[in-house]
Amino acid sequence: MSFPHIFQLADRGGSSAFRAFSAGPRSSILMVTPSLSLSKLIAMMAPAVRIVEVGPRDGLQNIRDTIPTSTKLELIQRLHQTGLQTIELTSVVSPKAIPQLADCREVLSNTDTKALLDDSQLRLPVLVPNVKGLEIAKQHGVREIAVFISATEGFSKANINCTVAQAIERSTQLASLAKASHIAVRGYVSCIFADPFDGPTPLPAVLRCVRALLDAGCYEVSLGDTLGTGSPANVRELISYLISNDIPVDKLAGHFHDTYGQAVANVWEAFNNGIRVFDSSVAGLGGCPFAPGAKGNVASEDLVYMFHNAGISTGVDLSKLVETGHWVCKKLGKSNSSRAGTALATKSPAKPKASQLSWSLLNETKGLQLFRSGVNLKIVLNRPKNGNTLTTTMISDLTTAISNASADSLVSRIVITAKGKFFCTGMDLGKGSTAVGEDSSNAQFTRLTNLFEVIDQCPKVTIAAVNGPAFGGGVGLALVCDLRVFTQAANLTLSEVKLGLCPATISKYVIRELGVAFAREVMLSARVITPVELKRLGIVAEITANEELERSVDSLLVKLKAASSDASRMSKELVRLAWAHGGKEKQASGIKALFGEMMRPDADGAYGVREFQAKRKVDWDVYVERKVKL
Ligand SMILES: CC(C)(COP(=O)([O-])OP(=O)([O-])OC[C@H]1O[C@@H](n2cnc3c(N)ncnc32)[C@H](O)[C@@H]1OP(=O)([O-])[O-])[C@@H](O)C(=O)NCCC(=O)NCCSC(=O)C[C@@](C)(O)CC(=O)[O-]
Repeated sequence: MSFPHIFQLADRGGSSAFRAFSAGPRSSILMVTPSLSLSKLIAMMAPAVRIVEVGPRDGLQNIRDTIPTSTKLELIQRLHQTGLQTIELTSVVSPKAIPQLADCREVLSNTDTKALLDDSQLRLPVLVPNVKGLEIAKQHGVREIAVFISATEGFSKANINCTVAQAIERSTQLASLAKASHIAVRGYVSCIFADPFDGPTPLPAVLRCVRALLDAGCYEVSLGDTLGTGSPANVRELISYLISNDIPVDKLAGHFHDTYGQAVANVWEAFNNGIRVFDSSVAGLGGCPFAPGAKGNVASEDLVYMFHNAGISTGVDLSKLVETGHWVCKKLGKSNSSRAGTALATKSPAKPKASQLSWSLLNETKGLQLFRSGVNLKIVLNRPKNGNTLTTTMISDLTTAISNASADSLVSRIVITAKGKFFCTGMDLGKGSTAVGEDSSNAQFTRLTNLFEVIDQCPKVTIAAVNGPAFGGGVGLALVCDLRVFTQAANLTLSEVKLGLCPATISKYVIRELGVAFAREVMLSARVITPVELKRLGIVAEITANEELERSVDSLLVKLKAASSDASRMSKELVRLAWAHGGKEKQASGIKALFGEMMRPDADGAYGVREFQAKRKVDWDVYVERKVKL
């Protein structure tokens, strides 16, 4: 293991200092400046502990009620959004053996799952029991599989109907086939402390399995206390035994169940004995069919809470994880087995929190509402019954609102959002609309071109807060803005070709934002582009829960107070110059002019640099309001 990962408060000559030492067995001690707060330090560090989230597989496989595939897919996405980098997606097993995971192919072929599978930063193992499972995993682009054996004969027979020796042989064959296809292999050894049929597990039985899996090419072996009978003394004894028998501790992971309430203590003990990878499941989902009443896996929330409190980073956002645990329990109709999750959810309920900004209604027209909060303007498309389609009146009102705001020195940012199920379903195609037909073609072209141009040329920061699906011109509206926040329900469809039309006026912005090849693909296929895809491409700044959009946009607006409105305008201009005149004289002269502008003694830069030197933070919203009033 590398480099300083763990921080402890140490008393040094009466003052508090942070002691940092390596996560690995070869500990080294570093002193870290006491002026940094512990939480800042943790946030800055690469995770010291890797959490392998097994909820979507181990957690769900023992639940009797049918779980809709959509719930599993959303669970995976939510877990990913917490920052978890390793998530066991599913298991490619016989539907007869594990009916709950019979939809594994659907899970793996889903577009959003595929987007995750394509991300080389993530580890997304899929459990496979045999060659057929491996083939299916391969067909779906899986880059990592997990193989499993039991340390004990009784459980091996009952679980996979073979002896331990046969299971080792099977796993070795699977690992060799997987590695030949450049697929990574993780190993599980179950029943490390006890077997429901055979009783306590002898230490050499575990050693035999761990060694066999490592010899087979597993990059890591997870030690599974399947029944949850072990306690810290057993953990210490087993790890010491394995290490003394030449098993490298950095090849081991811990997988503890909570039947006897020992799981968190076991993880801590394993950590103190050198293990840095732990399997867990959100809300403590899971169980063991051979241990009636057995609790599930140790809850991910409990681990993250424990590690973060000890100053050990996991890379996971605890509050998002707690929300996910709360959400999945509600979906499954189960109580939450995470103690930290339950406590934290009670402290800050998952219900939408109040917006941080207070907005007052400025104006209302037939299809638009205008709100204001300080230097922020919010434009709400308000024809939800018609999918917020762009009628002639709406286009005209929207163009006017943006033009006015562009000229208003008291406006720094403009949010465009909508009411109802859809963000905007594009050009008005309704009966009696003037959209299609030769006579109106020129007028409609001019209207649409003006609208998008006015937004694109707007000197203020524009933010699309996309509340739901957008089609055609609605996609243009989202993509012409500077920044985008999407709900999980939002998506984009360039549906024009289905109607015999093409995304003409919006193409300028669609292609600029999406890139040529991707834009072509989505224009020609008219398929739904999911928020996860857009986030991965850097097109969406944030994806929020559906009910959290307003709050997230408010938070973003508050964060943007740290950016000068004038400097933002100049930055937008730099991007525009690069896009329109990259490498040409116009770009070079534009950059020169902007440089001169930012260095003027009356420019925001002069004030910002002075405040920086005085070690004061600037609230640029206050600055704008003060400057305009002067
Ligand atoms: C959105 C779904 C999937 C909802 O499908 P749904 O959930 O089944 O609901 P719905 O179809 O009942 O829609 C709800 C209401 O919204 C209306 N509606 C919805 N969209 C429009 C529209 N564009 N124009 C006029 N009305 C629209 C729709 O007619 C209906 O009104 P109701 O019948 O209840 O009175 C479906 O209605 C649909 O497929 N709509 C068409 C979406 C579309 O393809 N938009 C692209 C328009 S072309 C365009 O924008 C061209 C442009 C601007 O890109 C050209 C350029 O760039 O230059």
